Amino acid sequence: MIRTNSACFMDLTTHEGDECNGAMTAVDGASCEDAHEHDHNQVEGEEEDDEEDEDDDYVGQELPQPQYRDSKSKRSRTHALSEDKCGDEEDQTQDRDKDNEGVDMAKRVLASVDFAGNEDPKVKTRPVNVVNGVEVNSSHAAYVVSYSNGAKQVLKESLAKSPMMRQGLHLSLPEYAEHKLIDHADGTCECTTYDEYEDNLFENDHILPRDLQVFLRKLMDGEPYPHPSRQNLVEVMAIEDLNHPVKSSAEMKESVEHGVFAVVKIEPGMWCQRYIGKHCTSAEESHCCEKDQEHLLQHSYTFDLTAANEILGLTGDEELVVDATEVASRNHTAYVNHDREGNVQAFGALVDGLPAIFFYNSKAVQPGEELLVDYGPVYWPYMGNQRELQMNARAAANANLRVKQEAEQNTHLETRSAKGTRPFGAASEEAPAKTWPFGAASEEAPAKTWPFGAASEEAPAKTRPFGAASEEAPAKTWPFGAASEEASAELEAMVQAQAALWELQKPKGVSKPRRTCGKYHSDREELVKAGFTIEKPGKNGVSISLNSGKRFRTSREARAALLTEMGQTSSMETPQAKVELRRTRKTPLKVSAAVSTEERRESKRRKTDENFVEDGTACGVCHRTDDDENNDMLLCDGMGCDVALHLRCLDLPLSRLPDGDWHCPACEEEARGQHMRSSELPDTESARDGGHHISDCDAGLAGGDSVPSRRAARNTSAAFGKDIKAGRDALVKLLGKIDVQQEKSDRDQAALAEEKAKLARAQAALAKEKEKLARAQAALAKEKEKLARAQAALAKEKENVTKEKKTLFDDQAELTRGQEKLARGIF
Ligand SMILES: C[S@@+](CC[C@H](N)C(=O)[O-])C[C@H]1O[C@@H](n2cnc3c(N)ncnc32)[C@H](O)[C@@H]1O
Repeated sequence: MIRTNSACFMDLTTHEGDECNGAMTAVDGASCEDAHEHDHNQVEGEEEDDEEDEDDDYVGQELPQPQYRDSKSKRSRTHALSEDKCGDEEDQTQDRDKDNEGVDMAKRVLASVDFAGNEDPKVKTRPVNVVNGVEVNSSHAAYVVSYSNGAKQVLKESLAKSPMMRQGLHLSLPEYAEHKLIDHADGTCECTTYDEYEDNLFENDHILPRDLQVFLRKLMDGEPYPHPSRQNLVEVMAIEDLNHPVKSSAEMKESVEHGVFAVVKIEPGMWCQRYIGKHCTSAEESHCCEKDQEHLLQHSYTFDLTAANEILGLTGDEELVVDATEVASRNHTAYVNHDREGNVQAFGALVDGLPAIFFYNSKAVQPGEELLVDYGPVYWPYMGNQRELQMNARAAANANLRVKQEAEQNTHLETRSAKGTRPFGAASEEAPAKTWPFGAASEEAPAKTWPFGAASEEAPAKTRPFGAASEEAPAKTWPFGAASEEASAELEAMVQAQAALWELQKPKGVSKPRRTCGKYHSDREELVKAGFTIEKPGKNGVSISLNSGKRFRTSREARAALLTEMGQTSSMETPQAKVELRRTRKTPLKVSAAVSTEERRESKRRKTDENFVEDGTACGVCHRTDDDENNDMLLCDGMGCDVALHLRCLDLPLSRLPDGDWHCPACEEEARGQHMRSSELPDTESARDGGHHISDCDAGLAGGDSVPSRRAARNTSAAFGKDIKAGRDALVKLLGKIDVQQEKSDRDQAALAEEKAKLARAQAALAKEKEKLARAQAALAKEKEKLARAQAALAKEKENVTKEKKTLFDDQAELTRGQEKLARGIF
């Protein structure tokens, strides 16, 4: 059996007796950087003891290395330790009688290991990947290290009686103190090893890259191994190249051979995997190999736990091996082929006090390059017919890579011609996950990679806190989920309403010449469209009002609104449509202070006496003739005008007679018109035609014929009052319409506000989610910190216990030596 060039054995024990505070302890000189100082100090402190312990069983002994085991061999090596071990066994028996500490510790260690995994039927049926026709455990992290019953028994017994066990399984033996770590500037550290066999084959220095140290440190800090990020650095592939050493024999050309190849560039120490298989004894090993005898004549997947066996004092059939013959019990490491100058090394380690083998890449490996390990000196001789094949596997592997690349190129070309080109280089269809360097999501459970739960297919919207985008993707413009169709319509309506409101509020009709204000059309359709109600066709046109019931404070307001409304509706004007609105125009009451009240009363009496003796003057609004102190009849002072109105029937009612002249609204209007005309017409014209009303009045007075008779006055007054009422109604309606518009606008504003509120709520929810996430992260960090503290405390505790035990052990040894001396003295 050839030894591998793996040179270190490490204690990864996280249980009782872990001397270096949970850190890796160098046995064969290898240690992690962090542990180095500690170990170093400790070692220095122990130097005195070392000298005294020169007769220790293990001092100066070569540390056995892990190695592949020949399936057909039945080794019966006699270890250098065997003689000393006998003496030890006597001591152990005595110790056991006196102190069951070692047994207890062994029990504790064993209890902490899940041996049940061995019997678990799930272990056998756990899912495996078929990679190029070979089954490989789907997840390295999910493997179960199993132990045969024989292995369990052997371990129990040996751990209980082992002096190492009583020392707490710590393996930082003083005899290895000379193998110290040397830190290099390039981040590697170096330690001396015991590669004394195969002089020319191995270096004396063993490089442990810092990455590997970190990995081991993590391992000991309780992280699951292998480190998840290392899982997809390699893949198992079938060997195609017939020149590859594994294909060199006639039998093997026929067989399906595999190797492990790098997927990406792997820096030294980046890839580290435990060699997985069933832990069994050499005696049991033979049973493991009965299945495919043909194949197993050429192959052995059994790894010898040489170092652990020696430490545990196991020999012959009791020797422990890791048997990966069962396909389902393997991981990738079982497919690593052999090369003397391999880029992979193996090291033995104690994990939780139990032996294990790890592979790691000691050299950089390029993508596509094969990972190769030296199987050790014993393996090939026992494989007999394959002796000559062990050389140059790596060169052949590269040839294999070329073949594979060519094959891939061809496939790619075929695919391209079949499917058309993929412009940016598609992931290979066969193994797209392999290009993903951080571990491919399993097909069964891709959601597991999403830390917050996968969106269920039935309810994808649930993953979008603010509503899913519609298929058409309107959401693209709306960052918080697409507006529903109704919402869009609402929004649209809102925009339109807003526009309408602006339109409505825009001053209108101002551009119309003022002189057209009193003339309106009677185009029924236009009017109705504009919201007018045509109340009654009149002699001079029609009376119109607006549909809303809005009231106006003054007739001026009403008129203004009406005019505006009419102006908005149409500019059509026809003589027939002219409404006698002249009288509806309310002119402000003009009160002249020039005439006293007394004179006014006198004038009134005179007029009454002269013109209205018979049946009194009727009010133009209420048509009543009676008046009293509180509701005097007001007579127009306009020339020839007989309009009378009660003080309270005025648009703006008065409580007393105004001072000075009072003109009825018609005279006021007439006077204004007169004024307008006189300013527009030439002086002569103005003088001749100016103010028909005035002329009429004058004529009436001059002719002695009372033209503005009481009837005329009554009619005029009635028309005046009626028109005002109609105007009022119309304007009330107009304002109602405006109110409706205003309400709509209000509604739209409210909808807008609601949308804004929704947005704000969504933002708040988002902020809340973020806060929650931050809290969760903080809690996680806290937990981790707590865990780290607990681990540190535990490690310290262990260290203390270990020290105490060591002291005890030293004391006992001292005592024993004393007793021996005493005995020697006695005898
Ligand atoms: C641990 S297995 C390696 C994986 C193996 N190629 C397979 O496909 O299962 C070890 C066996 O692989 C073959 N092998 C590995 N390296 C070899 C080499 N350099 N020369 C010839 N055979 C080799 C031998 O048959 C050996 O017993």
